[in-house]
Amino acid sequence: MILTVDVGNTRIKASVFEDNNALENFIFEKNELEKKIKNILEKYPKCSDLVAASVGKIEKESFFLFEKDLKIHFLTHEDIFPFVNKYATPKTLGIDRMVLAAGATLQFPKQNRLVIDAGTCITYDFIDENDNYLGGAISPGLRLRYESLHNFTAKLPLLTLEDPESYIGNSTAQAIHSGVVNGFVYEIDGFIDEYRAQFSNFIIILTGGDADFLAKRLKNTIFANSNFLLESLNQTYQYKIDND
Ligand SMILES: Nc1ncnc2c1ncn2[C@@H]1O[C@H](COP(=O)(O)OP(=O)(O)OP(=O)(O)O)[C@@H](O)[C@H]1O
Ligand SMILES: CC(C)(CO)[C@@H](O)C(=O)NCCC(=O)O
Ligand SMILES: [K+]
Repeated sequence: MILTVDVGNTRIKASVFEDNNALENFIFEKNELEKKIKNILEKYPKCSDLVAASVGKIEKESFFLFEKDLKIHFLTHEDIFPFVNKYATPKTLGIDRMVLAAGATLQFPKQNRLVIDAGTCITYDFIDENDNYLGGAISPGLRLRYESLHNFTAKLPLLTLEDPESYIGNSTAQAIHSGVVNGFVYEIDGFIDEYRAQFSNFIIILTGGDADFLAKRLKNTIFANSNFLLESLNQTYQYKIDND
């Protein structure tokens, strides 16, 4: 069994895999890390490896406390990935984006793939049918948009996610919900249309904390897989073991 851990910008997500099946998923805060990992390992003592990818601020030492129980591996840019990285600054490409691109490459061979991760940030990653990672985009995620409007103005309240009544918001609250939610949806539909204009065929993988919310509201029909990053982490690790 393999314990995969995704340290995001906001939260931590983990999943226990037996072969390619996720047995159980966990979401927790950064300050709960040690306690939660301990609980998971008590529940699944057959975990032989822990593989982690982190874009967040985290003490790696917290993981190495468990070194006596299982093998710990932190993915880095030095690991082996199944695509050719064409990013002009490959060393600064987020490790989460590298893992998503690896998962897309391994799960959907020989086709163009667009991965959209709607988390703290929205990231877009495109890997072509020849397994070249081309790049994509980074923009603020849903919650970040609500928070930024409040944090960087004097008058705008901090609202929680709500479906706008119309694109013509007729109050401060409705104007914010329209700007944030419609802006988010229009952005993603717009990007997908742009990729369609250039690439006749590609599959779209939608993941991240807002994936389910988003999938229902897009003009383009896409199925969400909120576990895609953890699945990809498991596959990237298998790939590393097979090819090292
Ligand atoms: N309890 C929660 N805390 C934070 N975000 C939440 C929560 N529940 C739902 N969300 C939604 O999930 C989004 C954040 O996604 P996610 O949880 O994937 O981010 P993350 O843990 O920071 O990971 P990453 O850095 O990989 O994006 C927010 O925009 C928010 O709308
Ligand atoms: C964009 C985020 C914050 C998304 O989690 C992460 O992938 C990251 O820190 N990336 C580094 C910059 C880049 O990917 O080019
Ligand atoms: K993200």
